[in-house]
Amino acid sequence: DLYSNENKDLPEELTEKYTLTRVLGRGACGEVRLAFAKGSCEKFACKIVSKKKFSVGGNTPISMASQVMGEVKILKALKHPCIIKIEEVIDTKDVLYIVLELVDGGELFDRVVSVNQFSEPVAKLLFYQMVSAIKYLHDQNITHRDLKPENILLCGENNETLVKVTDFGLSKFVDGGSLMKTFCGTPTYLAPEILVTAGSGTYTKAIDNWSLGVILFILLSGYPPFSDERKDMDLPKQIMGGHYDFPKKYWDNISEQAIDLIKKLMTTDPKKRITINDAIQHPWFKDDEMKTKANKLMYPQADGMVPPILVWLLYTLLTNEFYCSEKIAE
Ligand SMILES: COc1ccc(CNC(=O)c2ccc3nccnc3c2)cc1
Repeated sequence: DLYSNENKDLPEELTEKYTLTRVLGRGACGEVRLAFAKGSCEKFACKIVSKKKFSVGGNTPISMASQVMGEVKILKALKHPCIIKIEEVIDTKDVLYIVLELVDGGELFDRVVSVNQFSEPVAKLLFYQMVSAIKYLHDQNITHRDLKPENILLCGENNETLVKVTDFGLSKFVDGGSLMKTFCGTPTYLAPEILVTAGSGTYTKAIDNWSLGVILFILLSGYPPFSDERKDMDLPKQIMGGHYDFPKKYWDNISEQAIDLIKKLMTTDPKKRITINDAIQHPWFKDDEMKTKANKLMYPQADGMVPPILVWLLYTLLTNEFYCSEKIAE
């Protein structure tokens, strides 16, 4: 078939279980292909990550592979409704194949482009799920390091849908330290401290919070806070100096609280930047209607459940009732 030749140079371990077909997305360190499980025909996404051949920072390829597998083991253990599930990982000499649950709605990046910007209630519902996912990662002492709309997936075609964060934690292990990856893309979402220290700074969780701020800015306005179109100042300088603003033309009907949260996330000094725990407590999220919707999306099985106390009460009443009627009959 069309793909058989491409499936030829894939490892037997993979092709005996999956048929890989079209490309779904391309990242800096590989591509994502649509995969069908043989037999069940269940759909998956297979991320194909090429490992750098040379060893960086003294870790020989072997140790890198074991590091990668160690990292993957941690990621496989993660369990959160807004964090993508890893089905399995097939590690070969040069390439890593990560079989992931397939997310039908595609990337947030494409959705933002198509809707231009989200209404504030929709942006809040989507962003609250992202913050919940990153809080879960940070609580496990995992830093995502590469948060951007391309790594945020949407489960449904409508905008009020479940969000899945993907592509976390791996970057620092697969391409031999994310330094190269960090400086090969446009730094749109990159925290200033990474640019200020030219990458020699310590990667802390705070870098994720900065990236979340940039994402929220884009969700609400439809355009990025920093851009290389500016003539007077180049992109790194705009980021390091925190030179962004909220022109009335785009921000006039956005709430003060949303803008306040963006400012707290996009604080250039990482020590002064809001933490994820404080972000999830921010007044902008004090919105029961949004929280109810978010919880229904994240924990659908909880919805419509009869509270256990009621089940017990019903059971007791029924068994007593039955018991009594038997006694009366006697
Ligand atoms: C034919 O079935 C399909 C249905 C929906 C889509 C849209 N999804 C995607 O394009 C997509 C992209 C990257 C991903 N990364 C990890 C997990 N899932 C992903 C899904 C792609 C294929």
